[in-house]
Amino acid sequence: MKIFTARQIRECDAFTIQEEGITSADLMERAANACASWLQQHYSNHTPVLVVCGMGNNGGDGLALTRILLQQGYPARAVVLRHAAQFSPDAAHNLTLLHQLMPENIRILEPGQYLSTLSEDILVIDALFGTGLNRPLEDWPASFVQELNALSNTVIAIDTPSGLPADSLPEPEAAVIRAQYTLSFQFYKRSFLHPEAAVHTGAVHLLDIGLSTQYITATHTQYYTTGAATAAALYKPRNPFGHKGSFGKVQLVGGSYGKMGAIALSTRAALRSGAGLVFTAAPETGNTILQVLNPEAMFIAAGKEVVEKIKAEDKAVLGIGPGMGQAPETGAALLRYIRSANGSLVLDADALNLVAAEKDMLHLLPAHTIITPHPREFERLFGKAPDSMLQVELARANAMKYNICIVLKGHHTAVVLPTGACWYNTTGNAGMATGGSGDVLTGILTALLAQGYTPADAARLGVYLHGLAGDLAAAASGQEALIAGDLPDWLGAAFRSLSGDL
Ligand SMILES: NC(=O)C1=CN([C@@H]2O[C@H](COP(=O)(O)OP(=O)(O)OC[C@H]3O[C@@H](n4cnc5c(N)ncnc54)[C@H](O)[C@@H]3O)[C@@H](O)[C@H]2O)[C@@H](O)CC1
Ligand SMILES: Nc1ncnc2c1ncn2[C@@H]1O[C@H](COP(=O)(O)OP(=O)(O)O)[C@@H](O)[C@H]1O
Ligand SMILES: [K+]
Repeated sequence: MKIFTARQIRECDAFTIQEEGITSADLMERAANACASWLQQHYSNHTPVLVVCGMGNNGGDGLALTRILLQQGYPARAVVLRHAAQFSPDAAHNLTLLHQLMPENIRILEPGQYLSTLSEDILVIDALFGTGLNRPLEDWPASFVQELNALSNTVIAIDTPSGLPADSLPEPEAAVIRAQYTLSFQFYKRSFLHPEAAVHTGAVHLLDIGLSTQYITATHTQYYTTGAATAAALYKPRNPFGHKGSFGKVQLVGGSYGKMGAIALSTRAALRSGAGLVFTAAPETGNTILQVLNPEAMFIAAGKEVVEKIKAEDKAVLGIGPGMGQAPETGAALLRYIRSANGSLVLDADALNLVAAEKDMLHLLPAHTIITPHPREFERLFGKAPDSMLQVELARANAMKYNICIVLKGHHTAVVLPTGACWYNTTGNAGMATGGSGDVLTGILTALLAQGYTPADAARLGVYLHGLAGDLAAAASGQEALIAGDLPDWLGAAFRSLSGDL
């Protein structure tokens, strides 16, 4: 799904209005109805609701919502902050409609006025500012937001938490509503996908308001989310006549004293991701444990106690790094391999730390190599960024510069392609914040490459499946009890969901 900027969302609204021959007030009514339906599904009409409105169109949504909720029997009230000289035309229209219905349920606050104490059972709807915000909040609106944040009431933000920019991240001290839920119209705003904003959005729900598919299809963006539909479109069902030679050869390289488990996890994940043949290349000391853990995989001695040589089996796709350690012999072997490599490749963990120590290696990476750094590994490779969105921008610049795919891991892992396109993943949960989860991802990605997926497709699909396996595992065992070894066991169900078979 495409992610649009605030400006593009405004254009999309305007385009839809023109295309359908409706008024902007009609679209606002649709938006308010979508919010009302969501509320109806989650809160009974005995719930007292206070809708806090601004004077722009976000406030207009709030005023229309108050009217619709009143008509549905909710005890709903609106307060309006007089923060500007005049209302937007649609907000003014909706103020009039609400006034005609229930004038006593509207209160206008003048600058410097605040809400008096609020009973805790009141549901607060934040309709102060939406995507029209053009600078950080200051003065009265800012302190009003801080005051709302100090209350313990549940807050639901309409379209965006007031004060949160759509296309950048707020300063840490900025006045931004902290909501438990955000009902965003049709699209994610890019900021929602970053941890700095998540404390403000709470859980994000996208509400379809029927915006123009023609505009959406025709409008260019470099930012996307990978959800179920994207993943299903990327998935290539297995050829019924295929044999083990048709599904590719995977060779996972890594392991060292005390860290054989990492490469064993990658191996297991590759086996569970459809690879025809899987080899584990590890130090000899790992032979027994690796063979016992994954009897389906073949063992290759890559050195005595550490990885000393990296040599690809015929036509194998390599995934290098999990548990590999950073011994000088290992670094030298990696450099030799990268100099000679020309096919698809995945680099993770210690392979990335070795590259970070010898940055010239970046220039040698074969085109479209997939690297899978977590934010600290990323920093070692490419330097620090002031916030997580600018870190993604740094990833885009480097993916284009080195012609590689960067999988920047996190809650919404960003898959950054050599074109500069960035795909935020939408599966996965905090139960996966446990040692070894990344090693599993390396195995999945390498197996997909070996089966003929392009690096861009393997990265997006693999990250999605990895997160989905995590979500299924967490649904079964809870996030706390989830361990990385559970993830390969849920890959089967994750794959089945791609063909609607779950
Ligand atoms: N355009 C449309 O047709 C639709 C718009 N919708 C709603 O409209 C919203 C956008 O509305 P607007 O563009 O009117 O903008 P907003 O309602 O987000 O905010 C604009 C108002 O805030 C003021 N303002 C902006 N930055 C400020 C700041 N830092 N401090 C104080 N005041 C500030 C502006 O002067 C203006 O009065 C969306 O978020 C969405 O909720 C929806 O109704 C769907 C349809
Ligand atoms: N809070 C979270 N939400 C979603 N995914 C997560 C979360 N925490 C970790 N993950 C995922 O788990 C994996 C962790 O990888 P990594 O940091 O390399 O761990 P390790 O080196 O222990 O394997 C990544 O794919 C990451 O996206
Ligand atoms: K809002």
